[in-house]
Amino acid sequence: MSAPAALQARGLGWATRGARIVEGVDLEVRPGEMLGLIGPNGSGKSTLLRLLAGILAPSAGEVLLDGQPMCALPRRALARRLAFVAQLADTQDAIEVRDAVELGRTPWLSALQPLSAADRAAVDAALAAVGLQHKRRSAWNTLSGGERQRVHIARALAQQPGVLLLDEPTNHLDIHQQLSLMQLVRSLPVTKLVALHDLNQALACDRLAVLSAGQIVARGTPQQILTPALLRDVFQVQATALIDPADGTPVLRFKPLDCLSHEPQDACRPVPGADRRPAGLGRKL
Ligand SMILES: Nc1ncnc2c1ncn2[C@@H]1O[C@H](COP(=O)(O)OP(=O)(O)OP(=O)(O)O)[C@@H](O)[C@H]1O
Repeated sequence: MSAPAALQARGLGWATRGARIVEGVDLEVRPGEMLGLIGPNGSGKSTLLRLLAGILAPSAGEVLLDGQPMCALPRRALARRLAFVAQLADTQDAIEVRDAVELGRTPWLSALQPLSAADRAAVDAALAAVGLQHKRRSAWNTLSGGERQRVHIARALAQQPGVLLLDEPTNHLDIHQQLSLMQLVRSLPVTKLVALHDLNQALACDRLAVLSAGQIVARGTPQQILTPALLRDVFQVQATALIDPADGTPVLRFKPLDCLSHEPQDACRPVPGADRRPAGLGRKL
């Protein structure tokens, strides 16, 4: 018999004031995989992640963690097994970076118990993983948006969870930090569910699930999912896959459909030469 999903949604739904924000979601995150959650603005990605993290109580359906109903797990037991990095999480607390990351150890400590050598090692490793050791004594309010995001991720890593949920983790990061963060997330030996807007980053996930108007409309490998038809229907773009001549990896390029339908228009007209690609390398997905 195959192992249960690390995290599973069954008929999951959430409604508020009569509006169904997430509806009938069936989703499995397999042990060790990196599942990307993609969908347009307002499709319900953050709400679904909050349901799967146990922060929001479902209006319908249930969430299972390693086959066990999440609602039966005490909060502390849940926090030892699952960590969530929210989008735009902020704090007004006067707190230093290292103290913020140490908060990740809370589920592992008993009342008034100081951090052990193992706890401190977990905090050091988490700070090193996001490249912030040199900022460990900096005050939170002196950090840039990207540095704050990395502290949140370090806090989640210090929690040493089996399942990590990340809501648009590359928000605020410069391109180098985006690439190194995604590389870091991919390399973590845990199960990952990551909401992403950048569909080129989504190409690197093991599998993708697509959310549209609160419902999962497709699941599969990036190659199965990121097709011109789906990208047109769900994201209203025309997609073309180009091949990076440096290493042969595919790269997606997009044009908005509303732009195409009104061509030619100055705003949509390509800069001369900018649209050229080496013959034979480009192909529509
Ligand atoms: N507490 C709430 N009360 C009312 N509406 C809400 C609430 N939370 C979310 N919504 C609505 O639910 C929809 C989905 O929001 P959600 O933030 O989950 O989408 P998203 O896919 O993460 O969006 P984005 O990509 O823009 O971050 C939006 O229309 C939002 O306004």
